[in-house]
Amino acid sequence: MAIGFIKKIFSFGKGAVEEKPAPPQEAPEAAPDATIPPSVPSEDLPDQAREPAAEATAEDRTAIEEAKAGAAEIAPSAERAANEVGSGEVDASADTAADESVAIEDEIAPHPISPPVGEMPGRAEGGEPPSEHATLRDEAATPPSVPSGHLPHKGGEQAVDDRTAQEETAGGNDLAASTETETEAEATKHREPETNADLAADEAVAMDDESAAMPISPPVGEMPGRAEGGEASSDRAALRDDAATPHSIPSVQLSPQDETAAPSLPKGFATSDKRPKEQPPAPQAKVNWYQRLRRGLARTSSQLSGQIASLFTKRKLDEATLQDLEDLLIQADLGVETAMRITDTLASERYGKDVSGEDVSRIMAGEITKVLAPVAKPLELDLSHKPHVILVVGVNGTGKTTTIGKLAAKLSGAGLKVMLAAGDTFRAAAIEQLKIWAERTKSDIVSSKLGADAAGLAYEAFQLAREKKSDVLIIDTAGRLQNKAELMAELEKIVRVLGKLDPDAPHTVLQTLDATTGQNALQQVEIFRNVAGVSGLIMTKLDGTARGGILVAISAKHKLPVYFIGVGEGVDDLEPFEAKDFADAIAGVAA
Ligand SMILES: Nc1nc2c(ncn2[C@@H]2O[C@H](COP(=O)(O)OP(=O)(O)OP(=O)(O)O)[C@@H](O)[C@H]2O)c(=O)[nH]1
Repeated sequence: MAIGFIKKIFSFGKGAVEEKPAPPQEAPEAAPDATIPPSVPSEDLPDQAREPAAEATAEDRTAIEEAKAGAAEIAPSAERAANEVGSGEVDASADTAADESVAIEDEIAPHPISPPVGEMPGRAEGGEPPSEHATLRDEAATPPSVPSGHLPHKGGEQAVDDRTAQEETAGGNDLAASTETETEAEATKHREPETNADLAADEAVAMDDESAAMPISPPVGEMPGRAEGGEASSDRAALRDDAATPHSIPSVQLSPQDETAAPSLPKGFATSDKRPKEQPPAPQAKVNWYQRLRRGLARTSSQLSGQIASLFTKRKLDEATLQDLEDLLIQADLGVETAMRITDTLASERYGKDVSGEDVSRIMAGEITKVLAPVAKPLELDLSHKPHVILVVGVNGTGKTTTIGKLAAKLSGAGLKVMLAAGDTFRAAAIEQLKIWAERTKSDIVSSKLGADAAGLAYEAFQLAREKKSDVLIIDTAGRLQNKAELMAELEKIVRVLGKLDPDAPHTVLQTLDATTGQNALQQVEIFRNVAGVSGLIMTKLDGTARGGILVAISAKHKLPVYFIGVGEGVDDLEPFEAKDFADAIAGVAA
């Protein structure tokens, strides 16, 4: 349980981490792929140029994801530490976790500004002329644009020249005549044939010249290989540089090929878009407690309904059929008494007549409701006691601690002052578990160390709750098998000690029953009732593969109130017990 609860708590940290906006530098990396000036023969440029860039981008993204995942894990452990050592330490570790996470992101985020001279291969003055790959990668990693007047001549310019030479060799005459003095119109004349991408790039240049503000323009001299002589840069270089800059991306998206822009067609034309539309995510159907109850009891009900249906196929109701039905009902844990009630009612209504499986289910639901209705009672709190003491008992793992948490949430949510006592001194995890519930439900908590005397702790908690004027004190106890005499004697002692402070205490003794248990639950109630004076029941895990029939048998035999049912591990998964809902679910009758 503790694990399940802890998971729930830390999803916030994770969510919070997950919600961190993606580093804005990712977009500029992708841009060059889309905007590399295309006049280089297509078989040369894209395969060589894009692949390394794409790899780098994918690696970066992976690194970012990993860093985020790491950060998400750090935060929960910090919070978990909070539960153990107090808030001061938590804050510190949480801060550390946050710092680490920031640090990780800083490391992996692409740097928005060009690295200093010397750190950028092939761009330092006098550096080795880079390969074409390296050149393209460099450009992709250089987010800021530089006005065309500041474009390079040295170092990095070498790369441009290299590529220009290659392009010319490949038969492209497009850039041969591009010089700083050539106008855009003149350049256009030389471009034959001209590609769409050229045009798009030209548009980008034109738009950028007119309106786009340069995000970052490093001063001359800070751009390796671009310092002096920038005036003499070629149009080609200007084009490519613009294309590689973030601000040129919108231009590309606004191109005629942009599928998202709605074209206005002449009269007589219509557009159609056969691409599958993105469907909005279907709303997550929330399974309510009743559906979970039905699901949990489905095994019992479908088994029963199936057997009943086959029993009553083309058969008039006679003595033998009634006997077979009674056996079926007893096997379903409903108990002899309830089984006989059902067969008697059926016989009185339908003896000698045709009977369908639905008839039997309906009568069964009615009779089970009659058995359960008297025990489906609210848990009464006598708030004249300050506190009203609730002792929670039961066999190991039946859900005591979880149920205490759920009860505390309901009570403190209603404005009552609640104190919890960690009387399960056998299990360290149980103490921690209750502390977490106390924190979560804003309840006070009294606990002692592992192995401490549970009765002594209960006594002290009662005194403390009185001093603090708590409305309700809920005492957890260690789980114990009903046949362990020594442990049952300890439980008896707890009750006795509490009675010393108030003869009526404990005012309520709640026993939790695991709905998956079956017949053994009957005996559990029998013994705990005798030893600890159980005054009411809570059946847990009715959302699992429950054998809910046993609750009917217990109710018929012990007539103890059933206050709540547990339908899950969450804080809200405790519902008041409703006889008809439960009976319908077992009989498989629609509500
Ligand atoms: N599905 C489901 N699980 C439950 C429910 N109530 C409790 N549990 C789970 O049952 C397990 C045992 O619950 P605990 O509250 O630790 O039981 P306990 O009786 O205090 O256990 P001990 O201290 O060992 O006796 C945990 O994993 C709980 O999350 C319920 O209504 N539905």
